Amino acid sequence: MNLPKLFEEKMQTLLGADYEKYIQCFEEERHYGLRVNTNKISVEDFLKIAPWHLEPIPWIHNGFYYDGEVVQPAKHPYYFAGLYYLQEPSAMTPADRLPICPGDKVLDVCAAPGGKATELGARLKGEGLLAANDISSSRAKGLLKNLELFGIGNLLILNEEPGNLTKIFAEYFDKILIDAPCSGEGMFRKDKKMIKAWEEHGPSYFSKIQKNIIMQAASMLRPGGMMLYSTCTFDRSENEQVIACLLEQCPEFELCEIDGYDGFSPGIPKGAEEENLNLNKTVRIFPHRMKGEGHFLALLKKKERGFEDDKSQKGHALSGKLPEELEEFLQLVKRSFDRSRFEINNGKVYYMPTGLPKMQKLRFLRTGLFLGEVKKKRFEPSQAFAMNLKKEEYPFVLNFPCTDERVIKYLKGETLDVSDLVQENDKGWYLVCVDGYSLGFGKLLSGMLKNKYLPGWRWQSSR
Ligand SMILES: C[S@@+](CC[C@H](N)C(=O)[O-])C[C@H]1O[C@@H](n2cnc3c(N)ncnc32)[C@H](O)[C@@H]1O
Repeated sequence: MNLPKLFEEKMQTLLGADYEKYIQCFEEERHYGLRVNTNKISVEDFLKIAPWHLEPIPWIHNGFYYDGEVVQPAKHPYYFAGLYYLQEPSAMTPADRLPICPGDKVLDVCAAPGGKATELGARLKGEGLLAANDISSSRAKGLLKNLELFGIGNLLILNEEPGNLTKIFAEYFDKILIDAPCSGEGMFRKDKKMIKAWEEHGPSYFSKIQKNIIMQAASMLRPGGMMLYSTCTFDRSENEQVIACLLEQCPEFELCEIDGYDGFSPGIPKGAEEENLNLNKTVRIFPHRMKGEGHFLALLKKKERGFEDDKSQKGHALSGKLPEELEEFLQLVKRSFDRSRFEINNGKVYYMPTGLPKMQKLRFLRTGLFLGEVKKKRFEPSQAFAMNLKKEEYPFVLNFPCTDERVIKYLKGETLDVSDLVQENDKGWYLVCVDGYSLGFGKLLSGMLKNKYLPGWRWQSSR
């Protein structure tokens, strides 16, 4: 492996006697990880149906290693059912160590493509709010897809420079994740292109951006709230020094212990000032100490300010009657909907999270769960709604075993002959499932299922 000279010298200083072990890692295979979506399936149940050999990732309760040289979990119907996310093992750590409770208002500031946001959303269990932001509009589209695939409905997907969020969301969130853009030194083994990118934009370029983002995020955290900062790089200027900068400018923040694991290394403070900031509570993941590529994590708490009024603006109640065709569909669904949370724009129906402030002038891709569209006297349920529904919540289900060839045909967008599974006169919207987990909708007539799987999500033969 040809590493930049400057990088090698820096790592020698940082790691001292461990440097040789670190360099040897480049001769070893990378590690592939899969994280179970516990919002859809328990780890125990997933292990009963998983068709590949999986090894537990010891510090992540729902994370597993798989042999990426032999199997392709992205090419399996369970992937399309949103049962898991494929993620480098050390990258699973930040969302895992930010303590999320159902009902929290959570912000992921740099969220695309959603590796961490999908876990944060799963932990909310459908309660509270996940606001997932990314500055890049193309990457934010991928983020939307991944969150909808995971079945997460209590959503706000933003595409903003974080500075534009600070006024609207001042001290609004209970938990914030900043998985900052960085020079990516921890990705060199996994992706050689990162070395070239590092030569163009190195640590000093990113350090300024990171200091800005962390200060902006800090202002959106409520007193008593918690914030986790992470990068996938090793340079101190993007890690400990960013945290030192926050602690110096915002004394209301303090570092917290992160749930430990043998392979974790403590942060690396330099000099008396940094020593005094408890930076050894931050965590470093090095590839020569555990089976993960490399990360930095700092968990922070904003101190309480004593008694506080709840300043979050309550959402404005959206009253009024719902269109009949929507009402008819919702009556089939075994779930209690809060009438005040529906919003309809140009026929598109959304089920909104509660307690959102007014968000004029912000660029966003999605607020709430997109339920579907009211079109000329009919309601068409959406792909996102299908992914959010559990099989037990809808009465008309076509549940195929994974081995039925119609599963792949459905994912490819083909019409299905299901006359063996239904009565001749059965008709209407059916939820298509694989082994009990929803994939999408189809419309039944005379034993044939018209395919309503979202065209942009279809199974590509070349995948
Ligand atoms: C490390 S990646 C995030 C990965 C993501 N958290 C995940 O787990 O899938 C950093 C992201 O920050 C975004 N970004 C870059 N500059 C930004 C900024 N100033 N504000 C917000 N996001 C930014 C990039 O578009 C990129 O998607």
